[in-house]
Amino acid sequence: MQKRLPLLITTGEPAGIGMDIVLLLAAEGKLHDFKRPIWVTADSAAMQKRADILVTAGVLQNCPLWQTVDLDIAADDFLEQMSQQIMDDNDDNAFILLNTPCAEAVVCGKINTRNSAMVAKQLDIAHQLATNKTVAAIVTGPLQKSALIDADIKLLDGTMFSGHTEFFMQQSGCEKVVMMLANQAMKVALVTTHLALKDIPAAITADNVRQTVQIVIDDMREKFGLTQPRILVCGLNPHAGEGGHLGVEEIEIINPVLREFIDVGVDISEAMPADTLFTPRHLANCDAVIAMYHDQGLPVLKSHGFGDTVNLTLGLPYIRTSVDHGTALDLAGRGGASATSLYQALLMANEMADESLIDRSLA
Ligand SMILES: NC(=O)C1=CN([C@@H]2O[C@H](COP(=O)(O)OP(=O)(O)OC[C@H]3O[C@@H](n4cnc5c(N)ncnc54)[C@H](O)[C@@H]3O)[C@@H](O)[C@H]2O)C=CC1
Ligand SMILES: NCC(=O)COP(=O)(O)O
Repeated sequence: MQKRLPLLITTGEPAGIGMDIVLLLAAEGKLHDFKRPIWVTADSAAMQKRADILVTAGVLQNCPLWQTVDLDIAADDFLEQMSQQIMDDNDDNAFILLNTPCAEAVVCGKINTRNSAMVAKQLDIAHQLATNKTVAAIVTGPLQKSALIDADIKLLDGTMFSGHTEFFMQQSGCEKVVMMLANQAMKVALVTTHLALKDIPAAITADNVRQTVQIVIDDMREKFGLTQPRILVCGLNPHAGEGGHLGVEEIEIINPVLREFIDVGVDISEAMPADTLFTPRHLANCDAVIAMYHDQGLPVLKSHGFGDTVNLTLGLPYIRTSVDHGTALDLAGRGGASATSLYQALLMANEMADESLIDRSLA
């Protein structure tokens, strides 16, 4: 029987709950649900310590088992060594841990920027393994953006580190990708991602809006099987500009681009007032909403299912899903962290990988 490619989880910020939520799913046996190997990047000593803390605290009834592999991803024979080291069909192990060592010992809830290079290293590994199709998909745990910025870790183009979305976009050589968050209630895609509010109007260009809409249409077809997705688009300004009295971006930039799509038969609205777009009447007839910026769309979506939402990146050459929450430093090693978003992110990545052509034999 052919083996299915692994799903790779990056645990992200080691002081946060990334390792906790992996351990929670592992202890409940839920990492076996996907019928694929689960690979996890983390510092092996920190993972063992976190498991011990959670067992002692009674959060985990027993410590799950995993296999640690300590290899240099950059080595020419990395894949060969991996296949030699991984114990075949060993269901006792919940996951394979790819050791990504921290510079210093991890303290739950305490950011240490000397460990931020290890967080970036996890993303590098994930990008490489997804690009060469060693893994079927990347599922990212949360990282603390400010820690990477404080550690002076930059994106490929030399600008400030701002998130996984921008990191994978640049590493993949994509000009544009789209952040989408999805739950049972709605799917929301964003024209802009991690920008200060004052910088948003300048980023609402015709090209940016056009590329966003096109990527959403393409990926709704490819990743969600919707041949004619119904899309509603938020304006930038209150009341979608109130006929130009409260801003002109809708008239000058957004609507002309949307009309290009409407004219060729795409089921998409012109710019709508965001305050009434997210009402049941509109959402009932819509497959995806496009919002102009992060805090226009995401608070509405998260109020309908924080913890059950998946963040995914559209337009990448590989599958990347993520949890909807951050590092929750207050919960690391203490219990109280929910692993449902990680589970949903794994489910979505797994379904997308099942639908795609990238699966191939490991053997
Ligand atoms: N995918 C990612 O890498 C993301 C990273 N972040 C980063 O996380 C850091 C902290 O951000 P915050 O705004 O404080 O958001 P946060 O999501 O870490 O925390 C907000 C609140 O939700 C709670 N919470 C978060 N995840 C939870 C879970 N799984 N179960 C139960 N409760 C949970 C926290 O305890 C806190 O009270 C920031 O640096 C931010 O950039 C934020 C969102 C996504
Ligand atoms: N609100 C989503 C978020 O901040 C996560 O962004 P990214 O790290 O997935 O780009």
